[in-house]
Amino acid sequence: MSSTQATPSTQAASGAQAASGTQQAASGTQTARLMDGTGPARRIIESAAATAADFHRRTGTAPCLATVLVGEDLASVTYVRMKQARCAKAGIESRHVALPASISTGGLVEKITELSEDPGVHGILLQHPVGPHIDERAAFEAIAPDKDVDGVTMHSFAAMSFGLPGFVSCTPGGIMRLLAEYDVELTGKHAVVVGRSPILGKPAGMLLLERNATVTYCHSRTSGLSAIVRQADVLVAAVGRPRFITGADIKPGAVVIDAGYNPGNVGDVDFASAAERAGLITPVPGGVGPMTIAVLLAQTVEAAVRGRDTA
Ligand SMILES: Nc1nc(=O)c2c([nH]1)NC[C@@H]1CN(c3ccc(C(=O)N[C@@H](CCC(=O)O)C(=O)O)cc3)C=[N+]21
Repeated sequence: MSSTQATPSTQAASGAQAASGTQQAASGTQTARLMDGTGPARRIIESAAATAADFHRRTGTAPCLATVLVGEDLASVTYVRMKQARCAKAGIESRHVALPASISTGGLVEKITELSEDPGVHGILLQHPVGPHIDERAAFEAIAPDKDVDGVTMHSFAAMSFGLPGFVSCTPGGIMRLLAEYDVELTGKHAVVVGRSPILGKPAGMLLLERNATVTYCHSRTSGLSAIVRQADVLVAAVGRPRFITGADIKPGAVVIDAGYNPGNVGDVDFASAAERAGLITPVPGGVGPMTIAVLLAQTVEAAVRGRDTA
């Protein structure tokens, strides 16, 4: 997709840029520059692959990610397969654990605890969601912090929130790397996060706060949502509702991050209308998604290296 205007990303989130965005929006053209995630993701994965190869040479084994899937939800099966395929290409071994949808919380915790104690496993990913009868938090907490390459444990969340070293949630981590890639200034900016899920919206807001953004969380029960979204210099859409946010609610020149993954590769942002007002916008597919997987792979390799070096 081509953009009609090459807005320097450093200016995209500034108020000074807003006026020209408004004018071009009126003509019905896309003014936003595209924030491509595929190129940066490829570079992150190449770097992880080089480190994985080095690890393999030194230790005789590849970094290993255990993927845990409960049930056979088609979308989840597809995502997990995609992650495994990327791992294979990067020289990361994956060990798949498929569990029946009927498994109990206790059974799942037991399985994850085994993986946490298995020295051959460096990272663990429990695919979300796990089904309503399972206590997902309890299952996540069975992941050893040093194997939490998906950044889903309380330990990781706290480290993330305090700006301490540790593993970040993959999608929020991918968003931050994408913002850095496009030189988006965050200090003093109003970042609005729509969505507050434990591994997406909530940690995304904490990471933005760490970078000195002024963060507002919105969610399904927020009243006057549009008025708040319209104030966003940086908008992170993570509600899981297809095309929930439209151009009418985008502040001209804003940086729009679509972290939605709805069936059919549809994001939470109505791309066509939002791109008429945004300064920078992520596409779906090809934006946040590839960055999520890249961060997962990079953190898996990091876990392997760290485990080895501290053994
Ligand atoms: N514990 C856990 N961690 C997760 O990180 C996690 C999860 N559970 N559950 C499901 C969501 C979803 N998710 C995506 C990752 C990559 C793409 C992605 O790469 N999408 C491609 C398109 C996909 C395609 O080509 O079919 C893209 O946006 O370009 C999408 C969605 C991770 N999730």
